[in-house]
Amino acid sequence: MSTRRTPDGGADAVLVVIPTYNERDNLEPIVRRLFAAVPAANVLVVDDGSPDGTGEVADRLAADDERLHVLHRTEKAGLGAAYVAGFDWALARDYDAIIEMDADGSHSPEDLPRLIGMIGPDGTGADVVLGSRYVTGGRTVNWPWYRALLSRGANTYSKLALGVSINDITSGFRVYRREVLETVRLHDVASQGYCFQVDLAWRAVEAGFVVVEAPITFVEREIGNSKMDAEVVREALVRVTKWGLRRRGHQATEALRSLRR
Ligand SMILES: Nc1nc2c(ncn2[C@@H]2O[C@H](COP(=O)(O)OP(=O)(O)O[C@H]3O[C@H](CO)[C@@H](O)[C@H](O)[C@@H]3O)[C@@H](O)[C@H]2O)c(=O)[nH]1
Repeated sequence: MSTRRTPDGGADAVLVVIPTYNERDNLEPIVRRLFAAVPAANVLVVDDGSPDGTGEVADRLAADDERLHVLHRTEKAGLGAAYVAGFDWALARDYDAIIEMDADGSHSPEDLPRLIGMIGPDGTGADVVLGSRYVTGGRTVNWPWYRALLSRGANTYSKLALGVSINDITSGFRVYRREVLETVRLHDVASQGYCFQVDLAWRAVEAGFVVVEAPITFVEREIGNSKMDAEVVREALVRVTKWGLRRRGHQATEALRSLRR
């Protein structure tokens, strides 16, 4: 059981889950920045057997800092599966707020005190805080035009299909109150790629949790490569379409029922 600490933000014990696949040169700088920004946080690196030795870098850092933990998985099984494993690890311990953050520097750890503060007792009453590129004050830096287009398209499509008013539902920088992850039936989540982000945010909305967006600046990585590929896009398209059709089916059934009454 980890020690409960009180970070600068609003929630008590905080865990930042960082999934990694081939992030050897990114990991140490991001972990250092993170502990400088939120010294009381714990970090869990979930590495999928990165061939470039990211797991060994994580182990070396963990040996020097008891706030850092490492979960080694044997093979690359997707972002969604890595996060579910990390969340299971967190829920078996005493964390009140659980955070998703990329390893590559796209997300600024310096934003975390503000994001964490929003879910605390003195915060906005949010259950989930999404770091958003698409609200006033949010932006992207150095993102290739085709990634920006894909991201805008994915968000617009998800918004229309799911009927949610979230602008950046694909964001991978977010804070969950523990109760959200305990409620959303993590083990039913089949999404493996980045549509995991849409899946979880939508589950939180459907379960009645308060999901808010806070502006962030998303900075394109300088080292290494994105793991986004055609399969990630295909999976998101298929799943979001299916959820949207199911939602419309439910709406139609409800409308028919109320006509019969
Ligand atoms: N363990 C593990 N980690 C993974 C895997 N795939 C990706 N990661 C890790 O997940 C993080 C995000 O992956 P990137 O490949 O860098 O993502 P991106 O293309 O920059 O996409 C970002 O923006 C998307 C929204 O536009 C987000 O949906 C996504 O989560 C991410 O924040 C990185 O730390 C990366 O190492 C995997 O299969 N396993």
